[in-house]
Amino acid sequence: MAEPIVIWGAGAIGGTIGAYLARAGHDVTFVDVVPEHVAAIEAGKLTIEGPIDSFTTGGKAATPDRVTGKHKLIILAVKAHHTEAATRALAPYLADDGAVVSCQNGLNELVIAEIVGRERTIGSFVNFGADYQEPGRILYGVRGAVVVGELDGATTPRITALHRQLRVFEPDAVLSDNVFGYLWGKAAYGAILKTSALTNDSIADFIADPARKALILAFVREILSVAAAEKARPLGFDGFDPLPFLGDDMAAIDATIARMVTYNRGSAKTHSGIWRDLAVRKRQTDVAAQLAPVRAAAKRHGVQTPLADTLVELIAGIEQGTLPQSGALADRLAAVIRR
Ligand SMILES: NC(=O)C1=CN([C@@H]2O[C@H](COP(=O)(O)OP(=O)(O)OC[C@H]3O[C@@H](n4cnc5c(N)ncnc54)[C@H](OP(=O)(O)O)[C@@H]3O)[C@@H](O)[C@H]2O)C=CC1
Ligand SMILES: CC(C)(CO)C(=O)C(=O)O
Repeated sequence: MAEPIVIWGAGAIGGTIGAYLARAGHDVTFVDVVPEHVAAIEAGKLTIEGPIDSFTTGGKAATPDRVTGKHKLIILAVKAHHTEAATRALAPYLADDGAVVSCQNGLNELVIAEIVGRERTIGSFVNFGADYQEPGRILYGVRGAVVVGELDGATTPRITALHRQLRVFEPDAVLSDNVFGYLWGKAAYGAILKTSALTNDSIADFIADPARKALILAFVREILSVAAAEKARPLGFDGFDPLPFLGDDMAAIDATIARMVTYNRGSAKTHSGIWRDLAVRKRQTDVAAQLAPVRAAAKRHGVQTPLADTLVELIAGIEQGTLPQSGALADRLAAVIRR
């Protein structure tokens, strides 16, 4: 019998994974701070829509103040700037032999492990695309990589069981002994996604624009230089391959760029979650929080991150309403390369 699962943060990512598990009859409890969304799930009105699937399900759901009991498996799917608060809130409900699984962007596992302990933290990497539309409605825009792994790469009974369970959602889910490799890979690819959010271009259009190539190259390389200093082994997924960016083979770089464009053109989620927070939801993004552990690692190793540093400033300007999202902001970021 599969382990009961708590989904903490039941938006685009948590809501989609949880909906598949609930539909398959797994014991799922959805926890979210949005009361209307929680009410919709409890009422059996959680709808997944879009090109991949279309169904409505529901299940047990609660706001964090209504959670009870001790739980062995909690999937955390909040944005990175909410990781610390959410982990502190869930900690009293995590069983002594339980674990938190971070289905997030960023190196959130490091923050979670600080709070609940490394042995109660499981690594995960997700790259499928989804958008929370309104309470009870989630767009599942594109299938993408789903990976789980113990932080030390071990093959344990709990990770094998979790992998089996996640394949209910994504049949191609991977069990990896290098989950941090995927997370560093996503940090490098994520630099492109974050930069695209300075503009109003779709992800695919941004990556395909020859005028953006130098910036993409420099930013991916900047993140990979921090990964190298950390002795991480970044991995690729969904068209993105970090390896060519480490060399000068332009044909190989162009080939991975072309594959990224093709992958993103096939997505009904045309823009990044960060773009959506800025342009649609008009709220703070998790750009600074996602880049915080990367910049901290860089500092420890004496590696310069001028692009990450400037990107954080530019995104803060958009958040505060002092800078408009525009191609000119990406040009401003690119000017850093020439300094
Ligand atoms: N969406 C996507 O396609 C992808 C997202 N990711 C990553 O997945 C993670 C989740 O993103 P996503 O699902 O898009 O985000 P969403 O905003 O759609 O969902 C997160 C949900 O968690 C809620 N929440 C915030 N704080 C808490 C808390 N303390 N306790 C419980 N719930 C809380 C949010 O409420 P509120 O909105 O009020 O803050 C929201 O409903 C992020 O790290 C993101 O970068 C990774 C790959 C793809
Ligand atoms: C674009 C996507 C879905 C990755 O493909 C993403 O990670 C995001 O929106 O933050």
